[in-house]
Amino acid sequence: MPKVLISDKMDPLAAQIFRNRGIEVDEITGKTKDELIAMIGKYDGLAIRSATKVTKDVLAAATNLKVVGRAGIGVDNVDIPAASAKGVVVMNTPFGNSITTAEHAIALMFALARDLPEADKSTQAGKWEKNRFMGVEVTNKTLGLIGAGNIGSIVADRAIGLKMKVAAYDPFLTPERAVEMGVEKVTLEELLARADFITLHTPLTDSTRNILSKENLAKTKKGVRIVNCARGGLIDEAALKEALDSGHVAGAALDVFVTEPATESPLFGTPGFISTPHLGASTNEAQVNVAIQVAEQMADFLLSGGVTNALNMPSLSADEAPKLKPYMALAEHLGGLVGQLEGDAIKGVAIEVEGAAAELNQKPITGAVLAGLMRVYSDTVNMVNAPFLAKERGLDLREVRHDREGDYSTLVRVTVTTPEGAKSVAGTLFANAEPRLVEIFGVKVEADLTGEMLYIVNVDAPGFIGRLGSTLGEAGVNIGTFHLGRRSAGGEAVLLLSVDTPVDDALKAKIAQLPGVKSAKALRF
Ligand SMILES: NC(=O)c1ccc[n+]([C@@H]2O[C@H](COP(=O)([O-])OP(=O)(O)OC[C@H]3O[C@@H](n4cnc5c(N)ncnc54)[C@H](O)[C@@H]3O)[C@@H](O)[C@H]2O)c1
Ligand SMILES: O=C(O)[C@H](O)COP(=O)(O)O
Repeated sequence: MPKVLISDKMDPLAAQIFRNRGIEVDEITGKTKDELIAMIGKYDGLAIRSATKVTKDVLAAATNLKVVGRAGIGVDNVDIPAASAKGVVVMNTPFGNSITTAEHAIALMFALARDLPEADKSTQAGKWEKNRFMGVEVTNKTLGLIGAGNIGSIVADRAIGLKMKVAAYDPFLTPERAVEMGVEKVTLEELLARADFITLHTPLTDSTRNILSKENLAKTKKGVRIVNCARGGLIDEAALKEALDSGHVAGAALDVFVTEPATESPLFGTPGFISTPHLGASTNEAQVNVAIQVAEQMADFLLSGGVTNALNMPSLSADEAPKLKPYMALAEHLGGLVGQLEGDAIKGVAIEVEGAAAELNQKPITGAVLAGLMRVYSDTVNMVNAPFLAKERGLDLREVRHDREGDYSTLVRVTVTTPEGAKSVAGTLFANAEPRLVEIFGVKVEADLTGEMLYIVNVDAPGFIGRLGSTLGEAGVNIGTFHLGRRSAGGEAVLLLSVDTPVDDALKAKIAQLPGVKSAKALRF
């Protein structure tokens, strides 16, 4: 039974879903990095929000971990390259808290427009300072939207409902989408110059870090009010403090900070400054949404291999997963076969599908071929890290889908490019379930690829099989299955044997010396 750790505060529905689906779950929150490292080894899944930092060290200690599920959007607390290298799937719930976060941005915009926190404080202190608080309307004002993705577009929709004009800067926003959203697509310079309010909705990347830098803050309209419900680091906090102090920026509301938890900041106490402790996603509705989604997604993956919303692997629906499972076994075997036979000589891989296989999602088949192929180099290779490792090795990858139907109703072919030329193996499924090798380097065979095997290339001649059988028998190696193929009578033949015990180097050398043997290689599947 798979085991999941929920390491951040999450709606109880997440644990309930795991249990209902037969997954053991521990809810242990607030642990230090070292405590997490000490306990992570026994879990197959880790469900988190933004507090748990899934660092390289945590991943190194996570010997059983298969999936990290983020109940939320931002995954900057997960070292995704390290997770990918280790073969751990990282998934998030990209829409579950979008409305809630957009509403928080709008709430903060209103809080800034009317100085609500200060007015509340003063009133509750018994001061009744009616003349101190003079706000601004949002109607007819320009909202500068930096980032027009899921949350940004909801903010735009709400702002338009409030009769604001929305000017959006997002290099990936198409003119058609801008029209659909009812926003004006502008450059960052235009936005800075024109916006009465600015709201940020981008991830933190190299291109967005300090997008509101000292220089860009200076380009904003005097009296601008700024909201950040996206990520700390989008605004230069020291420059913001200066701009608030000088009065150039009339107000700023931050839900997110460069360092979190933000228990101290030069911004605290600055007039016009409002803060919330990363509450963007904190509503009952959003937390129920993300808890249900993350638990269902992780359970699908752990129980059936379905992949939804993964950041380091192609999607594979829970419906597709059972159909693809035998193909992935076939693909992994074909990859394993060429990997073991050609190893370092492989410079490129082409994966072709035809017949029934061509109607399926090809990405998981490709991932499985690469996993089989790269396993020659490490036992820890899987579908997540194989494409990454293949890229690192500079393998040239090609995927081809054929409409034609050949000799088999379904076929997967793997062709590797080597200095000796292209070499190809192909396999099919019997009864839609049983992987079978049907061609190896141009020779037709029909073989299972399973357990310990021996691959022999020899000259087709009478008496060879008897001599081989005797050699194996004398060494106490029992033959399980025996598959033979040849290019022509008396020409080159290939033999694939499954054996009950591994063939050691000494026995392999003995076989290689039998008359007519061109090569002998032990394989393992
Ligand atoms: N405060 C919170 O609690 C909270 C809650 C949810 C999400 N978030 C954060 O909000 C942010 C936005 O989330 P989303 O779901 O809308 O993401 P999204 O991926 O749907 O949208 C991000 C948008 O940013 C745009 N973008 C990327 N680089 C840009 C650049 N250099 N300049 C301008 N735009 C750029 C992208 O094109 C995209 O449209 C994320 O960082 C997420 O982590 C915060
Ligand atoms: O990216 C997100 O989803 C938000 O930052 C929410 O973070 P939280 O789950 O820690 O509230």
